[in-house]
Amino acid sequence: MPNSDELSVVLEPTAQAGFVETDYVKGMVERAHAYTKAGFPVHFRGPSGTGKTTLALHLAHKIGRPVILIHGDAEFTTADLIGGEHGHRFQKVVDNFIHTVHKYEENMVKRWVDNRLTIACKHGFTLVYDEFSRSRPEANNVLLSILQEKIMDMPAGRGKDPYLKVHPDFTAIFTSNPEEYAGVNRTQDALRDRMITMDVDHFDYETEVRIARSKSGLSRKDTERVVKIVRGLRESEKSEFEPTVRASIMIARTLKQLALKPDSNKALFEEICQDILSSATSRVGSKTNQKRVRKMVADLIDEGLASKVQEKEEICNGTF
Ligand SMILES: Nc1ncnc2c1ncn2[C@@H]1O[C@H](COP(=O)(O)OP(=O)(O)OP(=O)(O)O)[C@@H](O)[C@H]1O
Repeated sequence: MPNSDELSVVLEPTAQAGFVETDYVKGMVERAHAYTKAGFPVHFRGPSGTGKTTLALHLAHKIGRPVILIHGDAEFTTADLIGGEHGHRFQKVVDNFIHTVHKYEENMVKRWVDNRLTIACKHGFTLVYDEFSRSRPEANNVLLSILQEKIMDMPAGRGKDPYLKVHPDFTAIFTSNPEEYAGVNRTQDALRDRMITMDVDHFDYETEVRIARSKSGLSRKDTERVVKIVRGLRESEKSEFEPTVRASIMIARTLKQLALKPDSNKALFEEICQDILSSATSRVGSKTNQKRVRKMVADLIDEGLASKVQEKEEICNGTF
């Protein structure tokens, strides 16, 4: 049984509110679940905003064991993952005879404290190691024997046993973004060879619409208008950074918040789209590119409105 310190870092494998499960998402989750049942760690790899973390947490929920979450960090050492010796203690001593005497006693008894990876291995929890490639390969080396031999090498300070046998229910789920260069380390080949990597890309149209709707509460029709603009910009390859589903969610939620219909106030709708899309998809100071993106967004909005007018005319003429 985990102690109270350990329990403080454990998450319940609960379902995520508003999780959207289209055929695409279902297919990914079912395959990933089969890999974990067969005893393999799963790695979701893909650009920002493609739903890797959400998928990882959903898979952890399907597995049903308590969850330990770690976010990769360039500053991590192995000790941050497995644990270390702590326990520098100060004690105030008041002299009963000479009341002005206050003395601090320092107690140097050190106590080993397990960190998240050790807790997951010991109790057979599901480890979700988000953006694991942000941590340095040396820090992650400890994972090699955990994933292969199911044994964890423990430093001397932890006690008599230099090895910890990994609990049979331990499962590991990793995520990484290969496009993120700053602060990312090339995954060690040996580590990558021990996991099943599933490449994740931007969502298909239906999944993106359903996610934006689920996160905003906007009508299907208006959400589609928004998603078409975001996808149009993404597919145009005019932006330096592709807008993600997060942009669709941001615009849809803002419209819902303002109770704004895209065609009832086109000027405001366009300002919102430009705020959310043009700066986030261009490098700072890249004025030429921002201009190109702004023009693209304006054209996509006009196209959407034009198709709406045409749709109305066709309905009136009975040709739709
Ligand atoms: N299946 C889904 N159902 C509902 N919402 C989803 C789903 N997948 C992703 N989302 C939403 O899409 C957004 C991006 O997802 P997520 O954070 O998982 O992406 P990511 O690939 O981990 O991004 P990053 O690499 O930037 O951390 C989030 O707002 C998330 O809630």
